[in-house]
Amino acid sequence: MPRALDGDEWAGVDVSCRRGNDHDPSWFAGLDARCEDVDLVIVGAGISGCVFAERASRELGLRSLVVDKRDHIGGNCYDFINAKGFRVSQYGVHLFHTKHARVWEYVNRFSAWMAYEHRVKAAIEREDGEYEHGGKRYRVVPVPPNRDTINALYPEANLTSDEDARAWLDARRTKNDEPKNGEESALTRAGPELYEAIFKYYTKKQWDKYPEELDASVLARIPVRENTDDRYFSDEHQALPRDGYTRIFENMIMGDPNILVRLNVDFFENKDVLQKMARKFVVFTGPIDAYYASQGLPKLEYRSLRFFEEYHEGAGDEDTKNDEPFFYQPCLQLNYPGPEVEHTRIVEYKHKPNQPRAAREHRGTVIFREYSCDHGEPYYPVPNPANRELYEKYREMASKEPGVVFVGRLASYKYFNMDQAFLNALEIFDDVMDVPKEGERSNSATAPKFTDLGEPDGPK
Ligand SMILES: O=c1ccn([C@@H]2O[C@H](COP(=O)(O)OP(=O)(O)O[C@H]3O[C@@H]([C@H](O)CO)[C@H](O)[C@H]3O)[C@@H](O)[C@H]2O)c(=O)[nH]1
Repeated sequence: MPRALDGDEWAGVDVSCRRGNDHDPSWFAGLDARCEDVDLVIVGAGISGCVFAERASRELGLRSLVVDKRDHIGGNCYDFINAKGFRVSQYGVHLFHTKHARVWEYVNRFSAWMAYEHRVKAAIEREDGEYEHGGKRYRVVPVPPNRDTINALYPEANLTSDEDARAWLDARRTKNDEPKNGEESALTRAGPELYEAIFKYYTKKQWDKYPEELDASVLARIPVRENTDDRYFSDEHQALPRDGYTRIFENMIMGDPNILVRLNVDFFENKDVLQKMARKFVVFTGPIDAYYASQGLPKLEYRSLRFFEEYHEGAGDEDTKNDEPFFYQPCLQLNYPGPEVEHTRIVEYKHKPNQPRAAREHRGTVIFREYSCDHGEPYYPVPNPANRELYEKYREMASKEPGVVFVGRLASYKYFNMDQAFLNALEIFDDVMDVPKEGERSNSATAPKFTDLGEPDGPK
């Protein structure tokens, strides 16, 4: 079975030098006297922290101090233009999608957006596969699995209609109205062949757990389709921010006299002073178990990610037929669900249309192999009964914590997508600040159309 890389195997991989943004110099000034006159102290400059700061200022005229231990804003959505001119994400690929009109309207205040539907493929090892990678041959198929996936992997199925696909799947699916775990969730929708080919080992690589050790909701993120829809998401709004994700956060909190930002500030090293600075309360968006580290409870489980970056250039005319730009792989995100390699996926950002023109026309390309591990920055809560039970103990303490509001993926220990993180922060803000609820607001009918776009550029 593949194992997560650790220790010296990561030596030489330096992601810290891959920064590209020039932030306001005052953001690095430390906790000076200007930080004392604030209503909210917000810990974390990601989605939840920036929503709170932005709303507190523009809705209520309140002053916030936003601190982050990292040297940039945007949390795990942070992206930047790298030394070769490609817009890349420091913490892995992010794709915005939402069915929530409120979220769509909100994010459109801070960015122009380009319509973009994410299409993921999976490389499944097959001796007669058409795609060669790392000395192995693969068949490249759509994920989520659909009718085309079944036909490509099992040509004898020869499915020509949605009804054919339904019959093929029905003959294999386990009947189960209430799947109790990820394995049951996948088997009841996909049957054993697709489960083995697409879900079982990818899940083991990503979580270091087999699907049966995870909540059904984890595998239920990926639908199984009888038609040939090959979009990863089916939400109404699917788009890329024209100038990258970091620009959204800059537009939310930069240049607002009510919002002070201080980077390279560790909350826990300055906890007493920061808690005293907040006239109203602290908004904590970090891991909830880190906040209560001294309480003697076991730590919650998280998964982190590691990225191996490679730059590739085409060999010449053979690889760049008709002057077409050179790509390493056929799509932005190519999953490797099998046990034959340790990485879960390879991401090639050049496929994203919000690349600056020079990147789109570049003769080279940059790819990131993604590996999951249990140490490093926490990215994913691990949804299963044991962690849920432990989280409840933390939540109980948090509900009684005076002067602190816990918000976001890590503080709520929830596997939120980006839009869910926005919505959750907006709703908690309304709740704690007693702002009128959605429905009493006037914005839900005004979801904007895509903006008329110029050329994408890099973060300011
Ligand atoms: O080929 C696959 C794919 C997935 N699984 C299993 O499903 C779990 C959830 O997958 P996914 O939702 O793709 O996981 P993740 O959150 O890492 O990535 C998605 O989110 C976007 C983006 O980050 C959102 O903004 C990204 O592009 C998406 O891929 C997975 O953990 C597996 O257990 C599988 O088995 N096989």
